[in-house]
Formats: sequence, structure tokens, C-alpha cells
Amino acid sequence: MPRAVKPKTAAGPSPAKKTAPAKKAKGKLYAMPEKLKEGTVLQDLAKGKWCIGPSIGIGGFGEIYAAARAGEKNYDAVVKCEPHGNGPLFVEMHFYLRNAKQDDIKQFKQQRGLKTLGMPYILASGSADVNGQKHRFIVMPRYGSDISKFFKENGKRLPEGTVYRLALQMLDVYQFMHSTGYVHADLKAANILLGQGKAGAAQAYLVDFGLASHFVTGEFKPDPKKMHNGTIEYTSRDAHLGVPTRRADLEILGYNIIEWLGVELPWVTQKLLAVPLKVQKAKEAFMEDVGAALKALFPKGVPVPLGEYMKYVAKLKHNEEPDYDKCRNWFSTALKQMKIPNTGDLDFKIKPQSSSNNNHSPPGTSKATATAAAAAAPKRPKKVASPDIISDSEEEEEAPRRKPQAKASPAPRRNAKVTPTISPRKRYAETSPTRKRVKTEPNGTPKPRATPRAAASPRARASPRSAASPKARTPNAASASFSPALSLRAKHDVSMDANVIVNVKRKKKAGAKDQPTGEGDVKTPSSRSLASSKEDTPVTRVNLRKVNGEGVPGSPLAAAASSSSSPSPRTPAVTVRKYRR
Ligand SMILES: Nc1ncnc2c1ncn2[C@@H]1O[C@H](COP(=O)(O)OP(=O)(O)OP(=O)(O)O)[C@@H](O)[C@H]1O
Repeated sequence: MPRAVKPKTAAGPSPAKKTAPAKKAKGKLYAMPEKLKEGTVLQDLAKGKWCIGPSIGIGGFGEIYAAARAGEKNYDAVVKCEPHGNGPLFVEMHFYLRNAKQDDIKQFKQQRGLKTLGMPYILASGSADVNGQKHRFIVMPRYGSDISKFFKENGKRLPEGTVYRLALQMLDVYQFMHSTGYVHADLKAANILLGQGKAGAAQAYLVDFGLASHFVTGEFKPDPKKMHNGTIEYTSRDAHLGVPTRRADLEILGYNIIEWLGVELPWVTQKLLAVPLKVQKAKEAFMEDVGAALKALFPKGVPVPLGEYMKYVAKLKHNEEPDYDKCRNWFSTALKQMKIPNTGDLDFKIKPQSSSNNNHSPPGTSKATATAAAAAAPKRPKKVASPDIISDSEEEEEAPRRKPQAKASPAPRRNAKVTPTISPRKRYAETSPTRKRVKTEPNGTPKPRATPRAAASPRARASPRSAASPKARTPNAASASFSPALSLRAKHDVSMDANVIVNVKRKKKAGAKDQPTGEGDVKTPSSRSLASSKEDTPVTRVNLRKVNGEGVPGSPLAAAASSSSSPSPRTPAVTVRKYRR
């Protein structure tokens, strides 16, 4: 049956309030949105009209479309649309509205002497009935390709200089965001987009604020409801405990830097991702002696800025303001030593090793680099006539509903077994071409820290020298050497302990359901992953049960908004799909 968009009636009670909740895929915590037809016109709260172009991305929870102001031909905006009951877009929208005003961004840039800042902003927002179901949408500027594309095409690495430039840019965004009292909590290559237009490729933008949350400034109190939120590969140790902190954002960036430099994270190599608690323990072990852990990962020498940065992050207190200048200094000094200017387009081509440059990454294939260049230039979508019109005169924003807690979750106690209430923002990263971003739930029973960090030292951690020993020699250990002047020598190699996967059923992957749109499409990781899903890649499925559903991720905004006792539309279980390499 063709999808149809019903215009709302002008008079009478808002039909939006009466519409059925969006359909949820079986086993999903959040409903996926109804498809918006190309040419549909959405009306935002300020009565601005936006014409929907082709879909350019599907995230874990919503769909992203190119969009143009009605009557204009330039599809230079995007519309992100999710069912009204979904928390993440609600959180993201309010974060933008309150904390990412264009004037504030401008002021921050002036104060710091920055020409550009990778902080997106919101152009408009509203609600719309799509196929009789109420959806929320936001309109944002349209950016270019996300960097996970280059990472994949380069054989899972980025040029060292570009990694340091990205680190500098992301630290700027963090500094801005943290100055508003919020943390991002989900930095990853798929959430970093290049700018568009002239000089656009010199600046990367951090998107997806669906996990934005107030950081703690007081006591360190583990929160079972928020434990493990984020993208499991990069989730910080604090986020594994459900505590949003600034140091956690820095830690997430650190894990990404390791990966961008071409080294697989130990918990990925050891196949622990299906069990968040094991990933958490592995990270704790890793960060406990991060110098040694990095040496094991980079046997030919730890890149100095990475080593310094990670050691600094490991020492930060949970409520300490990071010294952003200090961190930036490590990366900018490295760039200077490598004679790589921190200006101009970000370079994603892996160059052959030569004595005349400091990039010691292995040569990329000419095919890969050519594809990267071609794909980096998004094409303009086709404009479609005869638009349907959807509008919504909603004055007051309704908070997404969440399921009331059956019982208050007990605080983790020493040696006590705790089954946390998990909010559904656990995902796998899309950094592997064979892995898809999904939501997951832990199926392990988290064991609280031997000494809860809230009590005495928030940084006191147990020493779980288990399978995830940082000293383990992992097959991912970097074989490439990094800038010689910048590297520390590894002293020893140690053997790897174990690979663990539990509750896993392997299955052949079914064919792709959706197909990317036509000629004018910009290929996004999501659309690419749909396309690539045609490959006969084996799928790992993990079925995990959700305990005491917490619908809205742990943002104070969301928490405040979700004080309603209305029942959650979400199902109590999720299915995790993991694509094997
Ligand atoms: N402003 C934008 N311009 C161009 N592309 C975008 C923009 N925002 C998002 N995208 C594309 O859509 C993809 C998904 O976006 P986003 O991460 O915001 O969605 P999401 O549903 O929150 O995803 P997830 O929660 O699974 O990370 C991005 O990886 C990117 O490729």
C-alpha cells in the first residue's frame, strides 16, 4: 500500500493527540518512523515550510531526509524525523533549542578566535502526522559525508595528521558543549560529518545529540537506569556506570582516536561487545595502566599525543573541568612536528610512506581514495512536484512517555548482584563495514565496583585483570609506525587470554529491505549499510531481555519531561544484530 500523508484539519482538537502510537518493530525499544514521501511539505512550529527530499540516512532511531525551504530549490537542510514517543529526538531537539543558539556559537568562536566550530544548530522543529502517526521532526543544516566512510574505505584507518586535526576540532566542540553544562556521550566516526560548500571540508561537525545529558558536578553516584548508554565500543567507564561526566566525553574521543589510528580496541578484538559488563571491565583494566595498555596496542611506538592525552584522561576526576588547551596542545604540537598545517581541507587519503612526510600509515589503494573523493561530494537531490502538506500547530511540546519503574533500582552495593534498569541507548558503532548500529541491552548482571567511586575516591577502580588485560597482545596491535619523533617504544609483548561470546546465534543475513534512493541521493553510512547488506554476510543475533524499561535516556531534560506516569509504548526486549567481519 502506498504511504500517504494526511494533512491535518484546521479546526477542532488536534488530531495529533488522537493518533495511534507509531508501530514498533518487534523487539525494538523505539518505534521506527513512518517513511516520508519525497515532496512532502512539513510545517514547523514557526509556520515555516520544508519540502522533503530523498532520505539521506537512517540512524538507530529515526530517518534523515534532505530538505529545502518550500519554494526554494536548494536542499541545504536536513529533516530528522522520529515517532513522537521516542526520547532521543526529544532530547536532541531540546538540547539544540536551549544550548546551541547561533549567537552563542558565534560568541564562543569569537572568544576562542575560531573561524569555524563543528557545532550544529537547529533551524526549526515541529510535529507532523505521518500515516496517522504522530512524529517529531527537527530541521538542521545539511552537512557532507561522515568520516566513518573514509575510515572504512581506508581499511579502518585515517591519516595520522587528520586524526589529530579531528581531535582538535572535537575538543573545541566539547569545550563549547561542556560550557553549556552538557556532555555529548556518543562521539564516533558516524556522528562526525564534514561541512558543505566552500572550505566545508576543513571542518568536521559533531551531530546526534540524542544522548546529551547534564554532567555531574557533585557526588559520583552510579545510576543503574543509565548504565552502558552510548555506542558500546566507545562508551566511557563513567557511562558504563550511568554517570555523565566531562572526562567521559574525553575518554570516548580517546577510544575513537585509537581506532582512527588503525588499531582495533581490545574489547572489539576479544569479541566482548555483546556483554556490556565485560566491555566495561576491559575498559577499566585498560585505563588503569593506560600507558602499558597502549604500548601493547602500538608495539612500534605509542603516538605521543595519544599517550599523553589518554594518561591525562585517566587521571581526571569525575567532576573536574578538563584542561582543553592542554589536550589541544598535544595534538597541535604533533601536527607542527609532522609539518601538517591545521588548515585547509581535512585529508582522508592515506599516503604512501615516504621520508618526506611523517605519515607512516600504509598506502591506500588508488581505487579507495578515488571513491572517497567522489563520494565526498554529495549530489543535489531532485525536486519533486505536487507536495503533500503536513502541518502542526502544536503550541506545547509533550514529553515522550516512559514506563514507570516497577521498583526503585537499588544502588549498587559491594558484592551485591544488581540488575540495572537500562535505558535503550546502547548501540554498536557502524565503523565496521560489516557491523550495523543497533540498540542493545546487557545480558550480564553488572557487578558494582569493589569500591563505589562515589564513596572515597571517584577514580578508585578494582583491578579486573581478566580476559581484557591491557597487556594482552592483541592481533590488532598496530603494525604501522607513527611519526618517529612522536612515538614511545613498547617494551614488552604479552599473550592474549580469551575470546568470549555468549547467547549468540549465528545466522545468514537476509537481503536488504530498503534501497537507497535514486540518482540524487547522498550516500550515508546508513544507506550504505543497507546497500552493503546485500552481501552474504553472516549475522550474529543476540536476543537480550530488557529489565525494568527506562524509555528515555538519562538526560535531565528527558527525566524531567518523563515524570508522567503514563505507560511506555516501548517493548521490553530488544534484538541485537551484529555483523561479523
Ligand atoms: N545534518 C546532517 N547532514 C547530513 N547528514 C546527516 C545530518 N545529520 C545526520 N546525517 C546522516 O544521518 C546519519 C544518522 O544521523 P544521526 O546519528 O543524527 O541519527 P540517529 O537516529 O540519532 O542515529 P544513531 O542514534 O543510531 O546514532 C548520520 O550518520 C549522517 O550520515
